[in-house]
Amino acid sequence: MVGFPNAGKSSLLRALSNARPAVAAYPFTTLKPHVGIVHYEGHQQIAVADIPGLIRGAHQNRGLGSAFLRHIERCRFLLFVVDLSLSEPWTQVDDLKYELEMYEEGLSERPHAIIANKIDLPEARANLSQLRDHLGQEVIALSAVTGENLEQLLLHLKVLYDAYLEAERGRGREPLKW
Ligand SMILES: Nc1nc2c(ncn2[C@@H]2O[C@H](COP(=O)(O)OP(=O)(O)OP(=O)(O)O)[C@@H](O)[C@H]2O)c(=O)[nH]1
Ligand SMILES: [Mg+2]
Repeated sequence: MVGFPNAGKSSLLRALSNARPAVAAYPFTTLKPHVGIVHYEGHQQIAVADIPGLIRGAHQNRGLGSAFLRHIERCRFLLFVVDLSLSEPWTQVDDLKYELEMYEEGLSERPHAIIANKIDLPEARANLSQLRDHLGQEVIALSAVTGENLEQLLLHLKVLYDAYLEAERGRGREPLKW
């Protein structure tokens, strides 16, 4: 999960898994990556990493710096977590992709999903339609706090994971495991 500070990444990890990263209403609550395991039927498991918040200039070591960007390199797919309570939320996606791309060419092109968090807040609905218009791609809108629409993310995670397995097997490789 990649997002600006306060977007709700740790709240989302808590909602999806048994991991218990700290959550607070100030930026940079998370100082190191946390991994949670999402369980599916048939004993399948997907590891989800909550990465500390990125800011503009992270690739130049601003904010918490670029040290943890290397954890993103290890992820097979990315969840861009956007705070829908902020206006012009598509700028978050653009800025996050820019930071990843500046850090490592091609990183922003990894298979990914756009997660629009905080849909429970009143201003979020209007921002969601703007976000969808600007991005022109699927956006999963949910609330890490109320659990609204979490199911859609769980299903989509599995779709991303299955696509990854398929692609690896197609190349004659064994999938990477944590
Ligand atoms: N209303 C609402 N608040 C949320 C939601 N998700 C997170 N929050 C709040 O947003 C604040 C930040 O949440 P965190 O989960 O700590 O955010 P984070 O992205 O992990 O932040 P950093 O660790 O600083 O990068 C907290 O006050 C949360 O309670 C949501 O879906 N709805
Ligand atoms: Mg956090």
